[in-house]
Amino acid sequence: MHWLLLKIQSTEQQADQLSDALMDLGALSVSIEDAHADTLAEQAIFGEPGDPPPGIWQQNIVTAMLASDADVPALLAAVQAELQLDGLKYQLEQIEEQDWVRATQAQFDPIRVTDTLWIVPSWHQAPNADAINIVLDPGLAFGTGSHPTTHLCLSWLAQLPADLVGNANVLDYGCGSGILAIAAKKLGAATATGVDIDPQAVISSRDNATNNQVNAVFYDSADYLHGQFDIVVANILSSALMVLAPVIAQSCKNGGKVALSGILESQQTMLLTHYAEWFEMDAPIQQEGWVLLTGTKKCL
Ligand SMILES: C[S@@+](CC[C@H](N)C(=O)[O-])C[C@H]1O[C@@H](n2cnc3c(N)ncnc32)[C@H](O)[C@@H]1O
Repeated sequence: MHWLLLKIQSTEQQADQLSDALMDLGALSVSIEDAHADTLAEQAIFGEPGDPPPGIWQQNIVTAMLASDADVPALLAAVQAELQLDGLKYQLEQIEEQDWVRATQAQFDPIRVTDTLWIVPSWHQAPNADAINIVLDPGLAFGTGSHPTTHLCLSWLAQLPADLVGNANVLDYGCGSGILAIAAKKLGAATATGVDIDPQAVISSRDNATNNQVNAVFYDSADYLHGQFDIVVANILSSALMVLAPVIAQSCKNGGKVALSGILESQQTMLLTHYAEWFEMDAPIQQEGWVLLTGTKKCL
């Protein structure tokens, strides 16, 4: 029994589309690696004399796990036709059954948020033992730290003044894996609360908090929320952020901070205008086409 591991070189802009196309065409799983994180590994895979240096167009590696009988040439042709790409650079590897765990784990490296905040899969040594290390394995809920929307929230939390996050009551609205609530608590928050409409996310969040020896509470409905919070972080899609704006505003104390993520550049003006009803909004922070909007709750 074996699988095929297909690694395709991609620009950052095309990686998501490529990933979607591979899943549509029957890939068993797909992951996107930010090749900035490990340009040496990338060169080892794709580098050839005369190639442009990494970082110019070799931005991402999209890795797909395929069934052993997958028709790879047909799949590549279909991907190229769908995305109107020419000459994809790829590498194909056969993975034996006993290598499955290793192959999957090899796709997830520690993620540096700041020098002092890292997300570390449980099978890795922490690169900086003195840092705040959140132990998190990819699971059923969104939020490993690799996605720009999560990364933006984590960086923002990590860079808040210590006297602001310290002793704050933090709400993670749309907690997924619980990563933001766990980070907030590890950064010194007095309390961390998460809420998610997906019951599996709540289970994952509780498990992850336990694994990190963090005391945080997670609910599957906002109905359980009482009182107001000093900091509200919500990494949900912009359509949900639009609908939830009054609830998010109501959950935040006057003078409290909000961080909104999951927003594309093209959507930021709509969100900024809407949230300006309740918050003094800051300049947007951008990463890879995604935008983080932050603000301070007005005393209305
Ligand atoms: C993009 S994930 C974010 C997970 C994590 N907070 C992070 O930053 O990586 C969005 C999460 O919001 C949840 N969600 C979507 N709509 C929601 C709603 N109306 N109320 C609460 N949670 C919601 C989803 O189930 C999902 O787990």
